[in-house]
Amino acid sequence: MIQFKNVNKTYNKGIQALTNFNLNIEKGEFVFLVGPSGAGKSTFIKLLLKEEEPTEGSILVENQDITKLSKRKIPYLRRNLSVIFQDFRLLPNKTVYENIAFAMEVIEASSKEIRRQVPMILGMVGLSDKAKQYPHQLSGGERQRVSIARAIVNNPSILIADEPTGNLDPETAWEIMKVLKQINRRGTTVVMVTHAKDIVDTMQQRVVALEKGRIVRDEHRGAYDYED
Ligand SMILES: Nc1ncnc2c1ncn2[C@@H]1O[C@H](COP(=O)(O)OP(=O)(O)OP(=O)(O)O)[C@@H](O)[C@H]1O
Repeated sequence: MIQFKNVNKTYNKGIQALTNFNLNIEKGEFVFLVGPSGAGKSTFIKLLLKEEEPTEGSILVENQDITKLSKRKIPYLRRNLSVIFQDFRLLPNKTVYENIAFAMEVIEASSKEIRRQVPMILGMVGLSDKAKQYPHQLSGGERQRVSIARAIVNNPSILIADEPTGNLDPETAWEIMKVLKQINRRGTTVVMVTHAKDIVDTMQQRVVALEKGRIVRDEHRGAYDYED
């Protein structure tokens, strides 16, 4: 599903962000990516999203080498590989419904499909009664659920979550984790970058730990094991 093969990433100033990086993530896995600040986690995500290119090596998403993908084809990659962020990134002038519908309009879904799919996804993330609200009228947890709904509305095979609970209190963070686990159970591969020790330790999923651009630990049912 996701394969990094001998990837090296050196930024302009000679900073080596990833070194001999090899990682395989199978379809349907739930993987935590952990490590101290500067370890290379964001670089990993940027390479996957093709926001950065590796200096060496290949990156396969569903058996396709994305380093060889032309700029024109990036929108197709993004359909398969969706991302949510710590700061939600919702469109402030659109309602909850419109924020999600917009993600479908971008890929030219029919209005019939949109009318069917958006309420279904809103139900799934528990926000059916908030469809007409604007982002500023929602709590942090609700905003993150909207961003999850938007990310999965086009049925991506992979969901990347970049510190999705970073702005949330512990209780709300757990609600978000339940939603992510539910999405994973439906077959979506989830890769989550996090500094949330409690969550990693409790969830008992695969943990890939990075330090200075290298994988130092890769455990099934792993723990966080860092003092932040
Ligand atoms: N655009 C860039 N230009 C130069 N160096 C960069 C750039 N982006 C990241 N780096 C460097 O690459 C290394 C890895 O950074 P990266 O952002 O991937 O770490 P991270 O694990 O995501 O950290 P954090 O947990 O703080 O987000 C760091 O030394 C960082 O300073």
